[in-house]
Amino acid sequence: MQRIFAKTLFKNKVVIVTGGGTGIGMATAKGIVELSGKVVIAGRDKARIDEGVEKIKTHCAEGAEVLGLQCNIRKRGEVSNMLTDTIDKFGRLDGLVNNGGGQFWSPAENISPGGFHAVVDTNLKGSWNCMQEAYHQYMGENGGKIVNIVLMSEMGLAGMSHSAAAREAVKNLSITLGAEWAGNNIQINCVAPGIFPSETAVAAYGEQSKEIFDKSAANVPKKRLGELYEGANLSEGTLSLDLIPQILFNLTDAVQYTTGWKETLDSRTKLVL
Ligand SMILES: CCC/C=C/C(=O)SCCNC(=O)CCNC(=O)[C@H](O)C(C)(C)COP(=O)([O-])OP(=O)([O-])OC[C@H]1O[C@@H](n2cnc3c(N)ncnc32)[C@H](O)[C@@H]1OP(=O)([O-])[O-]
Ligand SMILES: NC(=O)C1=CN([C@@H]2O[C@H](COP(=O)(O)OP(=O)(O)OC[C@H]3O[C@@H](n4cnc5c(N)ncnc54)[C@H](OP(=O)(O)O)[C@@H]3O)[C@@H](O)[C@H]2O)C=CC1
Repeated sequence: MQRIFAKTLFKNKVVIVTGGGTGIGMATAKGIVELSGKVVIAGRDKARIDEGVEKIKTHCAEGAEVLGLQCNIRKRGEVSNMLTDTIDKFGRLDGLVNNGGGQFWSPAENISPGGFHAVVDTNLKGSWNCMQEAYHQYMGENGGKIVNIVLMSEMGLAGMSHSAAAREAVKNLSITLGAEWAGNNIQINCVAPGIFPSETAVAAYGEQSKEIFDKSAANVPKKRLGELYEGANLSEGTLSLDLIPQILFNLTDAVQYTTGWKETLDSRTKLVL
């Protein structure tokens, strides 16, 4: 795939991608390794993570440095271990992509108390756990870049009330932490993918995926859904997940980001698809 970035963009950089064993996280992790970075992928399912490590190593150039870690981002102890193991292995941490997450589709009135809690716990507290632990174990002293993967839910999202609430909270948290930690040279951004029917995402929704994915294309300005490995051919107006590596290392500092956040996020989300 043609890339607009220098092959060495991430040389000597270490990035954690939660949920990096599948879908968008895997595409992001591959992008980072293809640009010479070292990547840690983490998720709950060890088999998925092991398979993900193999896929990245097979896909990328020989010598790709990938570490797979089992971690449930909802559990603070496991998040703490993920950070410790990363720093033990690579000696540094330059970036964190909070991609691990998700939800189920349901009318609000049918969501059980446990279901609401599970989604908020995963997406909001999971991202918080990773960010605060990254701050304490490395970034507070050394700086770093954080990208939170969210949803296009500014206007609410019918069928995903739990997740929309959690993701909007993540966006707000990103602004606050971006401001609080700007002096520590930490930059925090959010990326809301459009609609990407990754294999695992489609599987997660089962029968409902027809409604969620197949019928959505008609409502997208370009009349199609996102493809994980699209080229980042800016001249043709197409942006891809290369956006995530780009944002990790090339964007403005946190203060500019927080003041210009709304416009920046809106223009990006519209461009993604
Ligand atoms: C525009 C769209 C584009 C967006 C696309 C994407 O994001 S694609 C990304 C797609 N990828 C993903 O989304 C992957 C990640 N997603 C997940 O792992 C799950 O959706 C999770 C976040 C709920 C965690 O699940 P878990 O099993 O680890 O959680 P747990 O065991 O701790 O608590 C379970 C509680 O949740 C309830 N419950 C669970 N499922 C359902 C359901 N289908 N129905 C109803 N309820 C459900 C269950 O009943 C229980 O509540 P109770 O009975 O105790 O009151
Ligand atoms: N696909 C789409 O259209 C869109 C996706 N998104 C978001 O992008 C992210 C990636 O989605 P996508 O790749 O499509 O779907 P996937 O289902 O492939 O990705 C979800 C990933 O998150 C991991 N994960 C889930 N819960 C946890 C947890 N508690 N701890 C650690 N890891 C966890 C999963 O691994 P494991 O199960 O092994 O833990 C999996 O690798 C998600 O946050 C999703 O909600 C946002 C907008 C649109």
